[in-house]
Amino acid sequence: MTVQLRVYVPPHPLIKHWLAVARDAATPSVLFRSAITELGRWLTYEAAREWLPTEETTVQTPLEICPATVINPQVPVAVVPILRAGLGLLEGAQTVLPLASIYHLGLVRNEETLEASCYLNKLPEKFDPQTRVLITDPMLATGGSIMKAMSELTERGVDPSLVRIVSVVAAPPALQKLNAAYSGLIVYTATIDETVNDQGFIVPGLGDAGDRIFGT
Ligand SMILES: O=P(O)(O)OC[C@H]1O[C@H](OP(=O)(O)OP(=O)(O)O)[C@H](O)[C@@H]1O
Ligand SMILES: O=c1cc[nH]c(=O)[nH]1
Ligand SMILES: [Mg+2]
Repeated sequence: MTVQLRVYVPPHPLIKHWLAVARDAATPSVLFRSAITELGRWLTYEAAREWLPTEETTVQTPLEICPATVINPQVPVAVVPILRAGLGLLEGAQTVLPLASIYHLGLVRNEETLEASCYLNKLPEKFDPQTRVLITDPMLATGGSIMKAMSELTERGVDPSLVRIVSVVAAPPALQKLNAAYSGLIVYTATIDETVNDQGFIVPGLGDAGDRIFGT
Protein backbone atom coordinates (compact mmCIF):
# COMPACT_ATOMS: atom_id res chain seq x y z
CA MET A 1 0.00 0.00 0.00
CA THR A 2 1.36 3.47 -0.85
CA VAL A 3 0.56 6.23 1.59
CA GLN A 4 -0.09 9.44 -0.32
CA LEU A 5 1.23 12.85 0.58
CA ARG A 6 -0.97 14.53 3.18
CA VAL A 7 -1.38 18.30 3.16
CA TYR A 8 -2.94 20.00 6.19
CA VAL A 9 -4.26 23.56 6.12
CA PRO A 10 -5.11 24.05 9.82
CA PRO A 11 -8.38 26.02 10.12
CA HIS A 12 -7.08 28.29 12.87
CA PRO A 13 -7.94 32.01 13.18
CA LEU A 14 -4.35 32.98 14.10
CA ILE A 15 -2.99 31.21 11.03
CA LYS A 16 -5.59 32.89 8.79
CA HIS A 17 -4.88 36.29 10.35
CA TRP A 18 -1.10 36.17 9.97
CA LEU A 19 -1.45 34.85 6.41
CA ALA A 20 -3.63 37.88 5.55
CA VAL A 21 -1.00 40.21 7.03
CA ALA A 22 1.77 38.47 5.06
CA ARG A 23 -0.18 38.58 1.79
CA ASP A 24 -0.87 42.32 2.04
CA ALA A 25 1.54 44.17 -0.28
CA ALA A 26 1.34 47.20 2.06
CA THR A 27 2.76 45.23 5.05
CA PRO A 28 6.25 46.59 5.84
CA SER A 29 9.21 44.26 6.27
CA VAL A 30 9.24 44.42 10.09
CA LEU A 31 5.59 43.32 10.32
CA PHE A 32 5.99 40.79 7.51
CA ARG A 33 8.78 39.18 9.56
CA SER A 34 6.51 38.98 12.62
CA ALA A 35 3.73 37.43 10.55
CA ILE A 36 6.08 34.73 9.22
CA THR A 37 7.43 34.09 12.74
CA GLU A 38 3.89 33.63 14.06
CA LEU A 39 3.02 31.29 11.19
CA GLY A 40 6.18 29.31 11.96
CA ARG A 41 5.09 28.98 15.59
CA TRP A 42 1.49 27.86 14.97
CA LEU A 43 2.18 25.61 11.99
CA THR A 44 5.01 23.90 13.89
CA TYR A 45 2.66 23.42 16.85
CA GLU A 46 0.22 21.68 14.49
CA ALA A 47 3.00 19.63 12.87
CA ALA A 48 4.27 18.38 16.24
CA ARG A 49 1.02 16.46 16.83
CA GLU A 50 1.60 12.71 16.48
CA TRP A 51 5.16 13.41 15.34
CA LEU A 52 7.14 14.39 18.44
CA PRO A 53 8.10 11.12 20.15
CA THR A 54 6.77 10.66 23.66
CA GLU A 55 7.25 8.12 26.41
CA GLU A 56 5.18 7.10 29.38
CA THR A 57 6.45 7.69 32.89
CA THR A 58 5.17 8.71 36.32
CA VAL A 59 5.53 11.92 38.32
CA GLN A 60 5.20 12.56 42.00
CA THR A 61 2.69 15.41 42.44
CA PRO A 62 2.46 17.13 45.86
CA LEU A 63 -0.28 14.55 46.61
CA GLU A 64 0.62 11.25 44.97
CA ILE A 65 2.33 9.49 42.09
CA CYS A 66 0.45 9.72 38.77
CA PRO A 67 1.06 8.62 35.18
CA ALA A 68 2.63 11.17 32.83
CA THR A 69 3.63 11.50 29.17
CA VAL A 70 6.86 13.34 28.34
CA ILE A 71 8.87 14.03 25.17
CA ASN A 72 11.33 11.19 24.60
CA PRO A 73 14.77 12.82 24.74
CA GLN A 74 16.47 9.81 23.08
CA VAL A 75 14.90 10.44 19.66
CA PRO A 76 16.67 13.18 17.67
CA VAL A 77 14.59 16.10 16.39
CA ALA A 78 16.00 18.34 13.66
CA VAL A 79 14.83 21.51 11.93
CA VAL A 80 16.14 22.25 8.42
CA PRO A 81 15.45 25.86 7.38
CA ILE A 82 15.76 26.44 3.63
CA LEU A 83 17.66 29.73 3.31
CA ARG A 84 16.92 32.43 3.03
CA ALA A 85 13.15 32.56 3.47
CA GLY A 86 12.93 29.45 5.67
CA LEU A 87 14.89 31.36 8.33
CA GLY A 88 11.79 33.51 8.82
CA LEU A 89 9.83 30.49 10.05
CA LEU A 90 12.69 29.16 12.20
CA GLU A 91 12.31 31.48 15.19
CA GLY A 92 8.67 30.49 15.70
CA ALA A 93 9.48 26.81 15.11
CA GLN A 94 12.22 26.99 17.77
CA THR A 95 9.78 28.27 20.39
CA VAL A 96 7.87 24.99 19.93
CA LEU A 97 10.94 22.75 19.48
CA PRO A 98 13.57 24.40 21.72
CA LEU A 99 15.83 21.33 21.85
CA ALA A 100 15.88 20.56 18.11
CA SER A 101 19.19 20.62 16.24
CA ILE A 102 19.21 23.17 13.40
CA TYR A 103 20.84 22.21 10.09
CA HIS A 104 20.91 25.06 7.55
CA LEU A 105 20.43 24.43 3.84
CA GLY A 106 20.95 27.34 1.46
CA LEU A 107 19.11 27.03 -1.85
CA VAL A 108 18.50 29.68 -4.48
CA ARG A 109 16.50 29.56 -7.71
CA ASN A 110 17.99 30.75 -10.95
CA GLU A 111 15.63 33.59 -11.90
CA GLU A 112 15.46 32.48 -15.56
CA THR A 113 15.50 28.67 -15.44
CA LEU A 114 13.89 28.51 -11.94
CA GLU A 115 16.28 25.66 -11.16
CA ALA A 116 17.35 25.51 -7.51
CA SER A 117 21.03 25.26 -6.63
CA CYS A 118 22.68 24.70 -3.28
CA TYR A 119 25.18 27.25 -1.87
CA LEU A 120 25.29 26.13 1.78
CA ASN A 121 24.84 22.65 3.21
CA LYS A 122 25.24 22.14 6.95
CA LEU A 123 23.52 18.74 7.00
CA PRO A 124 25.34 15.95 8.85
CA GLU A 125 26.80 13.15 6.70
CA LYS A 126 24.29 10.69 8.13
CA PHE A 127 21.10 11.10 10.19
CA ASP A 128 19.94 8.58 12.78
CA PRO A 129 17.07 6.84 10.89
CA GLN A 130 14.71 7.69 13.80
CA THR A 131 15.31 11.43 13.40
CA ARG A 132 12.21 13.59 13.17
CA VAL A 133 12.97 16.30 10.58
CA LEU A 134 10.97 19.50 10.18
CA ILE A 135 11.76 21.48 7.01
CA THR A 136 10.83 25.17 6.98
CA ASP A 137 10.29 26.97 3.66
CA PRO A 138 7.43 29.46 3.31
CA MET A 139 7.00 29.02 -0.46
CA LEU A 140 6.51 25.71 -2.30
CA ALA A 141 6.17 26.89 -5.90
CA THR A 142 7.55 24.86 -8.83
CA GLY A 143 8.82 22.41 -6.21
CA GLY A 144 12.43 22.49 -7.39
CA SER A 145 13.76 23.70 -4.03
CA ILE A 146 11.78 21.36 -1.76
CA MET A 147 12.56 18.35 -3.98
CA LYS A 148 16.27 19.20 -3.76
CA ALA A 149 15.98 19.51 0.03
CA MET A 150 14.18 16.16 0.28
CA SER A 151 16.78 14.39 -1.82
CA GLU A 152 19.65 15.85 0.27
CA LEU A 153 17.88 14.50 3.38
CA THR A 154 16.91 11.05 2.13
CA GLU A 155 20.44 10.51 0.73
CA ARG A 156 21.61 10.98 4.33
CA GLY A 157 19.30 8.35 5.78
CA VAL A 158 16.20 10.41 6.66
CA ASP A 159 12.92 8.46 6.52
CA PRO A 160 10.42 10.58 4.49
CA SER A 161 7.55 9.43 6.69
CA LEU A 162 9.27 11.14 9.66
CA VAL A 163 9.56 14.46 7.76
CA ARG A 164 7.14 17.36 8.24
CA ILE A 165 7.27 20.38 5.93
CA VAL A 166 6.11 23.72 7.31
CA SER A 167 5.29 26.22 4.57
CA VAL A 168 3.04 29.27 4.26
CA VAL A 169 1.90 29.14 0.63
CA ALA A 170 1.98 25.84 -1.25
CA ALA A 171 1.19 25.51 -4.97
CA PRO A 172 0.02 22.46 -6.95
CA PRO A 173 3.25 21.84 -8.95
CA ALA A 174 5.30 21.42 -5.75
CA LEU A 175 2.66 19.26 -4.05
CA GLN A 176 2.34 17.03 -7.14
CA LYS A 177 6.12 16.46 -7.27
CA LEU A 178 6.29 15.62 -3.56
CA ASN A 179 3.32 13.27 -3.87
CA ALA A 180 4.88 11.41 -6.78
CA ALA A 181 8.19 10.90 -4.98
CA TYR A 182 7.56 10.52 -1.24
CA SER A 183 4.95 8.54 0.60
CA GLY A 184 4.06 9.25 4.21
CA LEU A 185 5.34 12.81 4.02
CA ILE A 186 3.10 15.49 5.59
CA VAL A 187 2.95 19.20 4.66
CA TYR A 188 1.52 21.87 7.00
CA THR A 189 0.71 25.08 5.20
CA ALA A 190 -1.39 28.20 5.77
CA THR A 191 -2.88 27.97 2.27
CA ILE A 192 -2.78 26.14 -1.04
CA ASP A 193 -2.84 28.72 -3.85
CA GLU A 194 -4.02 28.13 -7.39
CA THR A 195 -1.12 28.67 -9.74
CA VAL A 196 2.50 29.49 -10.38
CA ASN A 197 3.01 32.15 -13.07
CA ASP A 198 5.62 32.17 -15.86
CA GLN A 199 8.11 33.99 -13.61
CA GLY A 200 7.79 31.24 -10.98
CA PHE A 201 5.72 33.32 -8.54
CA ILE A 202 2.78 31.78 -6.72
CA VAL A 203 -0.49 33.59 -7.50
CA PRO A 204 -2.04 35.19 -5.49
CA GLY A 205 0.85 34.29 -3.13
CA LEU A 206 2.67 36.92 -1.14
CA GLY A 207 5.50 37.95 -3.47
CA ASP A 208 9.16 37.19 -2.85
CA ALA A 209 9.24 35.87 0.72
CA GLY A 210 13.02 36.15 1.12
CA ASP A 211 13.11 39.77 -0.10
CA ARG A 212 10.18 40.76 2.11
CA ILE A 213 11.67 39.11 5.23
CA PHE A 214 15.11 40.64 4.77
CA GLY A 215 14.09 43.96 3.17
CA THR A 216 16.10 43.41 -0.02
O1 LIG B 1 9.38 25.78 -5.42
P1 LIG B 1 10.41 26.65 -6.03
O2 LIG B 1 10.02 27.07 -7.43
O3 LIG B 1 11.78 26.07 -6.00
O4 LIG B 1 10.42 28.02 -5.24
C1 LIG B 1 10.43 28.09 -3.85
C2 LIG B 1 11.70 28.69 -3.36
O5 LIG B 1 11.84 30.02 -3.85
C3 LIG B 1 12.20 30.89 -2.79
O6 LIG B 1 13.58 30.91 -2.59
P2 LIG B 1 14.53 31.87 -3.43
O7 LIG B 1 15.20 31.12 -4.51
O8 LIG B 1 13.80 33.11 -3.81
O9 LIG B 1 15.64 32.20 -2.38
P3 LIG B 1 15.52 33.13 -1.08
O10 LIG B 1 14.72 32.38 -0.07
O11 LIG B 1 16.93 33.33 -0.69
O12 LIG B 1 14.86 34.42 -1.50
C4 LIG B 1 11.49 30.26 -1.62
O13 LIG B 1 12.00 30.70 -0.41
C5 LIG B 1 11.64 28.79 -1.86
O14 LIG B 1 12.82 28.24 -1.28
O1 LIG C 1 5.87 33.27 -5.12
C1 LIG C 1 7.01 32.87 -4.79
C2 LIG C 1 7.61 31.73 -5.36
C3 LIG C 1 8.84 31.36 -4.94
N1 LIG C 1 9.47 32.08 -4.00
C4 LIG C 1 8.91 33.18 -3.45
O2 LIG C 1 9.51 33.81 -2.58
N2 LIG C 1 7.71 33.55 -3.86
MG1 LIG D 1 13.59 34.81 -2.89
